[in-house]
Amino acid sequence: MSGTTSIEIYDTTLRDGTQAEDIHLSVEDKVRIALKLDELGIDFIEGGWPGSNPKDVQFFSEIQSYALRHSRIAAFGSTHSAKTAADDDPNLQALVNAKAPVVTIFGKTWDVHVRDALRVSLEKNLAMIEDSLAWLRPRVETLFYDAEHFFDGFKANPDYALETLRRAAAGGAERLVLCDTNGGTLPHEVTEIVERVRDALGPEASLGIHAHNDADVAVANTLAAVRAGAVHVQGTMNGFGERCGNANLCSIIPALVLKMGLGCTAGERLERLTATSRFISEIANLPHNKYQPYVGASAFAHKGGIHVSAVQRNPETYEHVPPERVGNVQRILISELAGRSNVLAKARQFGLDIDSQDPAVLEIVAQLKELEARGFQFEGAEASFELLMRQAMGTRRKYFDLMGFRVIDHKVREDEAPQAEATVMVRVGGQVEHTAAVGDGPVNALDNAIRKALDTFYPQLREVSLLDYKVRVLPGRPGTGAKVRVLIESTDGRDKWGTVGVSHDILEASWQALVDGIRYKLLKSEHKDG
Ligand SMILES: CC(=O)SCCNC(=O)CCNC(=O)[C@H](O)C(C)(C)COP(=O)(O)OP(=O)(O)OC[C@H]1O[C@@H](n2cnc3c(N)ncnc32)[C@H](O)[C@@H]1OP(=O)(O)O
Ligand SMILES: CC(=O)C(=O)O
Repeated sequence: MSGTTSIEIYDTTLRDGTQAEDIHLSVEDKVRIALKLDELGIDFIEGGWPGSNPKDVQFFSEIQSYALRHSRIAAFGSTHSAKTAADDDPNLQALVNAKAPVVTIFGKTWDVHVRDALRVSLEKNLAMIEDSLAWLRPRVETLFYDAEHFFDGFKANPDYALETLRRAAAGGAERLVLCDTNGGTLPHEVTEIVERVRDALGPEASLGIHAHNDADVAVANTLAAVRAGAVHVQGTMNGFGERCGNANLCSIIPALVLKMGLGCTAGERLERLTATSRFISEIANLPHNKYQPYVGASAFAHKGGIHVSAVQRNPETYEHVPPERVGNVQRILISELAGRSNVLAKARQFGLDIDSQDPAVLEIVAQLKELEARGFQFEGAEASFELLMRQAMGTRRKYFDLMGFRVIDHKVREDEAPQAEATVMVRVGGQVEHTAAVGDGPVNALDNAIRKALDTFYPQLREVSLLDYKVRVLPGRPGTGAKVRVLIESTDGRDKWGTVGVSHDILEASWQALVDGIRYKLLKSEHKDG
């Protein structure tokens, strides 16, 4: 295979991706995703099934008003119904009405499906495939055929499976896309079957692959098919799709380009991959999978001290590709598995000037391990870790001292919500401030009271709001006597930062995390002003 071989990338996030549980996209969502995929350089974007629902019809209508730079939109559907001729089939008519430059239809390969799902004869199915494509051929610019269940069909009856492809080609299909619809085929089987198809159909057959991930090998199957001669790859962003999902284009595209020496337009804009992947999760309203290869937040996150030491000397030691090639970044994590290298890397990230031989480095490592053993966790609480580092280095300001707090949760009737009130006493410089505040629950009351107490001294705290508050019960003592870890995410509208607190008392744990959040903001303001 030459280094310049180009592979067509066909994205079906908007069609097969929406067949995933929990994924629902509005027309506006679909348009926004299509525009992003176009920016990435995806060759074909399958927008939906116009014969299925009005929303998909509307998508095909709306997308016509956008001038896409590179991508071509594909409409998806099936061969005509067994009960109608192609000429009278509303599904085929809807595909033409969609006015998409590309139409892809799927047909049955597996005799089990022909018998039990379609309930027609094998010959009738062949006629449905050829007639549907032949009917569409003069009416659309580009025509592809998805051979549903191709691998299962081939294993059961290779001659019949091959005949379905011949009839699709006779009908005018430009690509014959071999689908592993049930996702149970393994890579060595894909290699063998694609090679046999190529031998049987000859070099003029242009083959594609569409793999599902039920055996967790959809990406491997796709790459195996490409090695065996497929030139067209179907998949979805983030692997979204029916059941366990589709082949993940976020892994396939970099593998083709960075590892197999192949070309594709999206490969020329690979540095957009991570942002596109995260954007699509956001629009789908799903958390982005941090463990996703190439594009996940953890894909280049180093935790073990040995790893961190080595990647700083040479990133290749623990990174299979440079993260920036796919628009991702290297991250160094802080945990009980850290060594001096993690601490020094974090110091650089925080802009702290600390020498590798400074005894404070070892003190920080020791404190980190001790605190993690007590239940603290700093991976999501880097602001607390920066404060800890500054304390060890002797450069931390406290800004205020707590003289005490008291929280009252007052419930007077069984059918009424309790009322929470907190009082806080703090000293700022020589001044003592004593304030009270109510809140929606005791933690909120405490948060309100401390902000109120500090308001005249540090008005910049008005910019701060809490984005997230998480409580995790830690293993150890059972039941309500267990320790809890509170993680708080705060923002001032520009930056976000995480802080942590641990205690047997949920209010004390919350207090620690809240106060770290406040002190971090004050530190940030001081540095900005300074
Ligand atoms: C492998 C894949 O992912 S294919 C894509 C699957 N995606 C979807 O199904 C989502 C969109 N689907 C839909 O909106 C609906 O299923 C529709 C509009 C397509 C069809 O709806 P309905 O007519 O109510 O049928 P239903 O959903 O029960 O599907 C079964 C029908 O499809 C027919 N069918 C299935 N595959 C094919 C095919 N390749 N060619 C022709 N007909 C087919 C079956 O024979 C059956 O028809 P019958 O009841 O007349 O025997
Ligand atoms: C066409 C398709 O989505 C499949 O066979 O899985």
